[in-house]
Amino acid sequence: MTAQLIDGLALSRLWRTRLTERVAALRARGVQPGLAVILVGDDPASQVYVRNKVKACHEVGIHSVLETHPADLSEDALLARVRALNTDPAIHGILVQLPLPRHLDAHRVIETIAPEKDVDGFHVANAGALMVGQPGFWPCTPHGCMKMLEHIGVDLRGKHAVVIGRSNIVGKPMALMLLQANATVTICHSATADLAHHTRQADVIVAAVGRPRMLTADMVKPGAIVIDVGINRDANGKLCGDVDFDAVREVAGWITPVPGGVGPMTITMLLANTVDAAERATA
Ligand SMILES: Nc1nc(=O)c2c([nH]1)NC[C@@H]1CN(c3ccc(C(=O)N[C@@H](CCC(=O)O)C(=O)O)cc3)C=[N+]21
Repeated sequence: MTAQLIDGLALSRLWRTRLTERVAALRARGVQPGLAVILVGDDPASQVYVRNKVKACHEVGIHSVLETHPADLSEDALLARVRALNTDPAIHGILVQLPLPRHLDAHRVIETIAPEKDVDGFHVANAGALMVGQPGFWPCTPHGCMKMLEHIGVDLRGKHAVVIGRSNIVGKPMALMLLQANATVTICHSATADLAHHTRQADVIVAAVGRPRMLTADMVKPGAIVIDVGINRDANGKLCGDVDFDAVREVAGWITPVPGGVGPMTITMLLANTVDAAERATA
């Protein structure tokens, strides 16, 4: 039996159609949602990502402002830009593209963003809100993964979910979201002894490691749901996830592809957070 595909592009199209309608409703009462994207430096991968985000905004009618700064921008200058956007009424969401050049303290920059404009959901106030189940912005990548799980109609209550990776932007918030959906959650990471022992018990596996094709077929229980957060280049320069897709799809029940899986859903959740922010700011 071959796994069914969870198509992040198709689900994104569905979501973006609905978001376009919400943007139209906002515009009908004189509000255009606005997203500011700040890019520091000239990392080519970041430039591609940022351009894709701006393009996606345009697609649903969100006004976007792309600010690019030289790699040697001072932290004070960057913080001043963030503070100016915090009080700019045309801007409802602020995203500072990561990673930042080494001389800039990403924590300090993120904590300077007004939490109600932090559409990445990285500010401690939003991380704390997720932790205690209060309303706030959820980080886009794990949020997109949850929407994919919802879409296939799986009831997570009592299911065993294994998250591989413990980053603040994916692994940790992913585990909290799965917990909130009543799954039993295990977080595995680089110091986990016998990773396969854990993954083989899992009804749901979320791989967010950043190592090409590290989740192999022997690590997956037949019928499991496999969500691949990885965006890697393999030795041949080919885009691939953290999951050995060709082999795992023969074992899993459901699987997300790379590309066309979690990536597009991440951008879609960014659009959703920006529309939410505009609705909340003007309610
Ligand atoms: N402040 C901040 N917020 C972010 O959300 C953020 C960030 N910084 N820094 C970088 C990562 C990476 N990220 C991706 C989003 C979409 C795709 C995506 O759509 N990927 C396509 C393929 C794109 C390709 O061809 O490379 C896909 O999976 O189908 C990938 C990566 C957001 N990030």
